[in-house]
Amino acid sequence: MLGISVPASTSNLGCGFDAFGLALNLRNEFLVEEWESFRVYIEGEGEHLPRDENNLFIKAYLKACQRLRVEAKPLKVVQKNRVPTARGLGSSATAIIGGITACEIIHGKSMSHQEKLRIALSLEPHPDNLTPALVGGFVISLLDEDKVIYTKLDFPEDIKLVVAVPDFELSTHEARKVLKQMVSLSDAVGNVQRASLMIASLCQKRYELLKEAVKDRLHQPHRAKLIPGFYRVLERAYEEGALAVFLSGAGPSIASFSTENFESIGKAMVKAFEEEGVSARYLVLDVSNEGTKVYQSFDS
Ligand SMILES: Nc1ncnc2c1ncn2[C@@H]1O[C@H](COP(=O)(O)OP(=O)(O)OP(=O)(O)O)[C@@H](O)[C@H]1O
Ligand SMILES: N[C@@H](CCO)C(=O)O
Repeated sequence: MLGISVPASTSNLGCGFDAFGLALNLRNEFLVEEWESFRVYIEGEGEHLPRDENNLFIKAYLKACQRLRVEAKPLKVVQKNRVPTARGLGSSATAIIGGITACEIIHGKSMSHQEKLRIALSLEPHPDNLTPALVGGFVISLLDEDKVIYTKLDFPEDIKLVVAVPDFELSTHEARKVLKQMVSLSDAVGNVQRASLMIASLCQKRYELLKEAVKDRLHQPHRAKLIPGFYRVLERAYEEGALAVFLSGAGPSIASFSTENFESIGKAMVKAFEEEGVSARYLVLDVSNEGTKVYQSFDS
């Protein structure tokens, strides 16, 4: 079978709303072969996901076939899902980029990153998880009409991400509904200043600046009310030595940057969630510099 491996991602990083994204070394694998009809088998995360053409991987595959003007060949897809769904870790981006890549390989049509992103954006209208899922690493993306302008920066190798994943789903759609369409000049300026500071602190390894840089006024204050214990989790992670703590994507997971104390930070974040009556687990992850990979799989 054809194997497609796509990384999870965390986006926003607090101050970089809809712009910053980091690919992580946690991957969904999609094993694909031509079949008589569309069939999806799911292992691991996302037991509830659709097993037919309504599965997002198949929707992305069909959308790409339509754009390429090729007749879609039905597929059997085995999803080996390691990325928790609807937790702000870019699971939907893995399915979208995976499905588009399947179309490219199955039909022998090569597409540029830009073409793939354009198709992907028709299914998820913000590029900050899609771009790192495709190209890997620390990516800054913006949308200019339907074109994604992006660049990849080196991310410090000594920083790991400790991510607390609560046991409830929050769809990006719901988490965007609580945002304000109009923001004050001082809030907008505050985020521009801090996003710039975050890039500088990461590039210059001025980690003592990250705690200030990560603060955000555009989305986290509104989303905090959807996440029991949000501020308590932040506080506990800082007490254990985290450098910066922020909502992962649209949430509900909360991620932190740190260079040490990974296990104690993770345990403290989980305990803080539990004190609010929410069970949770934590993951210690590195940034993955590799984006989507295609390989020959002998599994099924
Ligand atoms: N691995 C997957 N395979 C197929 N469909 C998926 C997968 N993961 C998510 N989806 C679909 O994407 C929809 C939207 O997911 P959503 O964007 O809310 O969450 P997410 O991608 O897990 O996290 P986020 O985008 O917040 O980082 C889900 O309802 C689900 O149908
Ligand atoms: N930037 C997006 C990430 C979710 O895909 C948001 O915060 O809504």
